[in-house]
Amino acid sequence: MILAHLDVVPAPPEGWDVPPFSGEERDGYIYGRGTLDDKSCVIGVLQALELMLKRGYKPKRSFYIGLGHDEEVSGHNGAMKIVERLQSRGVKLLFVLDEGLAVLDGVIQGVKRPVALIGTTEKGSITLNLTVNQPPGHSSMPPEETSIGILSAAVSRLERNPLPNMFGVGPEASMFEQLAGEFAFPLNVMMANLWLFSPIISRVLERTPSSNAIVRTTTAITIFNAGVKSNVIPRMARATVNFRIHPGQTVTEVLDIVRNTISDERVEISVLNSFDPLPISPFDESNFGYQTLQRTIHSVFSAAPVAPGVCIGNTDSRHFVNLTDSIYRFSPFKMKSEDLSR
Ligand SMILES: CCCCCCCC/C=C\CCCCCCCC(=O)N[C@@H](CCC(N)=O)C(=O)O
Repeated sequence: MILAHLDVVPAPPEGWDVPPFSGEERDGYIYGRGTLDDKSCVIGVLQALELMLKRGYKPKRSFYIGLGHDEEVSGHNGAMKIVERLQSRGVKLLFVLDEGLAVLDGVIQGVKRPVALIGTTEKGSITLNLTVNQPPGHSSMPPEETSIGILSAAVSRLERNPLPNMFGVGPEASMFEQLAGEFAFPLNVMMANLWLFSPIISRVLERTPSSNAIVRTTTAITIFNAGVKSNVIPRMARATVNFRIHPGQTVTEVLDIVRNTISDERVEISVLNSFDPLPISPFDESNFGYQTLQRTIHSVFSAAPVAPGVCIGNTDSRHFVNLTDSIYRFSPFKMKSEDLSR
């Protein structure tokens, strides 16, 4: 089954190099809301299908194409309904291919050639609301601590105390082992001997946001709300924090660590949504899905070595775990490090 999604995230007018609805082509890139996530995959799948139909292609087996319309808000009415329908028909899938990792060009420090990473697992996620309620008042006679001050301190503690570096505990180590030959000396020796060098490598990886995201559960403060007027001390302050959970940890473990880090009973913690990291899909030589994908990548991106990786973002494919044990996340385009923020 091949998945992609039609919905996009909001496009506020500021922060764009070109208007978000222009679809303008500039310097080899098409600019527009959702071009990367995930219209390119939708169009790629539909164009391939059209071409194959025109050429009279007869597939050897049945396959499904699933285009969700609400991936960015968890896929409840898109991907989950598709899964329900397939389950009601008793369908089991050989493998699922969804958006995810890509051909990374210069993104992994020390690797010169572009490498194709197939996401064989996906990080978990937990989103929390942190709320502080304190007596409101007039700014002319402030108390020692306010709801905003207490909440800011809690949020700052979370940022200053990241969750532990888990490198070596999770599947990201397989990625570096498989890519060892792509690094120059002495990194190639270090990557091939992680049992000895993982303490050093893990420290290097945590220095950059994209590689830090694969070695630990990350903490991102995404929404902060309090106050309506400059001379009124508000009763309530609220922040939303999103953690992406490393495959070596669970929702429960992360929640325990967060409670200990905040360690202030005035900060009420409520869970908005959560799920554990996804199971690791097989990537051995006998796995049909992984090998098919690897062959196809080789045929399109000639020399790119292929390795399994951890998808740091979440995808609709996570809803398919009861239909197959083989879920792969790969978007067929090249990404350079400057593209990661696009
Ligand atoms: C050693 C360095 C390795 C660095 C690897 C970084 C490579 C980054 C390449 C691609 C990024 C992955 C993006 C995956 C697709 C994410 C789609 C998405 O945004 N999904 C939403 C879903 C939200 C939801 N409610 O389910 C999300 O994750 O927020």
